[in-house]
Amino acid sequence: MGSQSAEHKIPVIDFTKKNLKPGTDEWVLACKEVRNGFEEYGCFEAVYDKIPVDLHNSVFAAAESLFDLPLETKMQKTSERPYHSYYGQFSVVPLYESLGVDNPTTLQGSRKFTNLMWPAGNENFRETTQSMSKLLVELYELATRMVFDSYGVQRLHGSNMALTSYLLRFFKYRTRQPNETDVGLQCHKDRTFMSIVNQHQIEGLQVKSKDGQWIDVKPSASSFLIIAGDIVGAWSNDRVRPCEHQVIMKENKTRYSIGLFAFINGVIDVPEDLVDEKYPLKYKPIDHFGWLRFQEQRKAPYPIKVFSAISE
Ligand SMILES: O=C(O)CCC(=O)C(=O)O
Ligand SMILES: [Fe+2]
Repeated sequence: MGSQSAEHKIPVIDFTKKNLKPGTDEWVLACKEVRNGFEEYGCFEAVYDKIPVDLHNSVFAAAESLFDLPLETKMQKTSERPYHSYYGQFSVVPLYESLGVDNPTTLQGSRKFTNLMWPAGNENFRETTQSMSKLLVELYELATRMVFDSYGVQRLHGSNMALTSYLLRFFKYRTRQPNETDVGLQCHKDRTFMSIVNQHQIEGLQVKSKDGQWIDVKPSASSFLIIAGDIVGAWSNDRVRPCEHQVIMKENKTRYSIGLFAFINGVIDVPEDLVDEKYPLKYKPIDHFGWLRFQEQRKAPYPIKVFSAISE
């Protein structure tokens, strides 16, 4: 995607290198950069060539056909999982709309969503969604492996993956009318373990630096922003800085993007390796969906820091 601001640069990590295998010098260096990206910016950009440009284009053509469906159809996407339903028609962010596919890497998950949107079926949409999700999950596995490795807890990576479930979210930001805000999506942190975002052609995504500057993330078919959500921040005992980001519609052209959002089905602990004098344990076991449900019930955000705080 490429990113810039006067002083800040989100680390760009080349995942296309042949030698990027655990144990190699390239791997060790990439892990250092990943950790630095997560601790300084809460994100990094992965240059990744395993997702064909044709598939990227098909996914965004599919996104367009999805958002062209009647609002009543799109609003049928509900889920018992918090954070997984149709979102849109908000007065504060009138340009924004989004829809997510639960368990998108599976035939069952991609079919369930597709048949809800197109009762007569839409095999092209289903297949495109599933293929993209599988490749994004491969990238996610690689990126999380690097995060775990960079903290010396690679032994815990497999069990974390086994508890992970995915949501593939499509985003549309329509053009604005005169006098409408250019804020596509307000500044927020993702309530995920980690997320991956890919923008199509039109820029808009911005990341906030530690000193409060906004850094533009440039769209590209071969570059993916790997975002630290609140949960990896807590898991790291506050070493990782969850990424603050927003969408600003500078170009006033319809903008599409996608995100792979990862959630933990169960309770995870801060690894004991990440607790020391400088970083005393700050979290009791973290119940990701418990936290999301709690926020849904109270209809207001509630920091994971408080929800999972160790009682004195
Ligand atoms: O549209 C984008 O580029 C980002 C969307 C986003 O940050 C979110 O939904 O959490
Ligand atoms: Fe986000």
